[in-house]
Amino acid sequence: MPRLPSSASQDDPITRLAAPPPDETLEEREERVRAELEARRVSEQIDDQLNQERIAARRMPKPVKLLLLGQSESGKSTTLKNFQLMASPKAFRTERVIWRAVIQLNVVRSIHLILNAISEAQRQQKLHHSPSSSEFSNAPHPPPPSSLPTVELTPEHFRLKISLSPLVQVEEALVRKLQMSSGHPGFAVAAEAGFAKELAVNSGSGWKGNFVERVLAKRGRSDESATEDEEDDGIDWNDPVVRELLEANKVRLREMSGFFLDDLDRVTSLRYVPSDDDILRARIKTLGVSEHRFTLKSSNNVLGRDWLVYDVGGHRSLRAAWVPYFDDMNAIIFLAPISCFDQTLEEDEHVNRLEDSVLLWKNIVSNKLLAKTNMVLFLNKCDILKEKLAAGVKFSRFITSYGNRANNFDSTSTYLKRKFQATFVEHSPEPRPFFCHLTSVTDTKAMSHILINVSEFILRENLSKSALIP
Ligand SMILES: Nc1nc2c(ncn2[C@@H]2O[C@H](COP(=O)(O)OP(=O)(O)OP(=O)(O)O)[C@@H](O)[C@H]2O)c(=O)[nH]1
Ligand SMILES: [Mg+2]
Repeated sequence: MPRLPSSASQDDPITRLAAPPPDETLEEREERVRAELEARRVSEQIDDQLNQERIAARRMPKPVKLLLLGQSESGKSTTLKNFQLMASPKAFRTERVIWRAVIQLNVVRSIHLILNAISEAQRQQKLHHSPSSSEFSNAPHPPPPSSLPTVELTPEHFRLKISLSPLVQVEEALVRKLQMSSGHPGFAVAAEAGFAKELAVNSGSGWKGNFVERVLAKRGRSDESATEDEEDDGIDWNDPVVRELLEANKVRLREMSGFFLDDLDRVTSLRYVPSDDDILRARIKTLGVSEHRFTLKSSNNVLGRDWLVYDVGGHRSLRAAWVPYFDDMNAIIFLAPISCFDQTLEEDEHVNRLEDSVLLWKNIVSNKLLAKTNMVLFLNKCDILKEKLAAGVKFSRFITSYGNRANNFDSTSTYLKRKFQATFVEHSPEPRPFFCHLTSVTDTKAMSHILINVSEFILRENLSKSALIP
């Protein structure tokens, strides 16, 4: 067999390595060349494929970026839940088990408030009947402080207090486990009003995954060993004395976020599985900024694209963290809870909540970084506003500029819509369309229509802007 001469330069190590063996036969050479050609063909095919993918990625529409803003408890996280329910109902529902514990923690928080009200009344009663004023002094009993009602606690109330107390330990154990599960304080119990506690979550901590794996597994076991007797605590929070005590402590339990005492038997039963509505009503305060990605689809496929929704904490101390997100958003949904015209901020009891919302709206719409961002306004918690007005709470007592207009939903909501619109038109750096919805974001059915409408508005408005053109 003839041997072929090698032409490889023996000086270059790479050429030396790639060079054919010096004693290569003709057949071996043909085989080698064929293998080299095949390898080149495969490599070129891979390059082509990568190029095509790169071009396709460039043609793919960018995700729509949406920022949810508003004061604390305005309904931002609840709006996010509606988006998640719409985009992926199955995934939303697999998280029911987590919300069950959150709802039960919400119940415990309400119970804390009742216990505190009873304890405070007890303390006042003791003071009132203390030996210094009754046994060793001829002076008459001092009148009770004007803020507290002259109610008589019965043995029933003490029984109630004793039966509720163990729940406080349940709360502590659950929260401790939640904090441990995330490795860092993703969950925190925020002090509120000096005595009651609110569950809070640092959104970036991936709390749901950790919680399911490490906490509920254990809790599930302990639940199974519970008896049906333990289920029914027989809590009558509607007891007139308890209600009077709560009022004296300025606690309006029914209006508070995460109120489940009317459904106590159901939400504390062993086999309780939260409904979509329960999940929407569950309350966890947001501490950080979290990003959520999903694809929205609709029958006409107008919405078939990716969305990135950013949920932020609305507490005053957390608002500085919003700014870094301002220059890159396609739209903002701003939530103003209009039912809270008679409430003050948790962070400053001298500031009316509605007034804070109007000022915040003014700051956002006048911000130059957001001059080209589309704004959607949700005048939220309309269901609660309707209830309050129907119960006779006078809007004009708190919003004096309302004058003697009718104290009904149509009139008050129209008044507020005009007020927010006027602020928007006056303070926007550039003309923009005013897009507003009257919402109750806990109403999932109504919200699915509103969110489709809002999403289509955002896409339409942004199509003319290069950011969203494919
Ligand atoms: N009835 C009623 N409850 C609402 C509505 N919107 C929100 N809520 C409830 O109000 C509470 C607060 O809502 P969230 O969505 O947690 O508020 P947030 O704006 O995310 O608050 P932060 O995380 O503190 O900034 C939750 O318990 C909700 O279920 C509404 O329109 N009607
Ligand atoms: Mg939130």
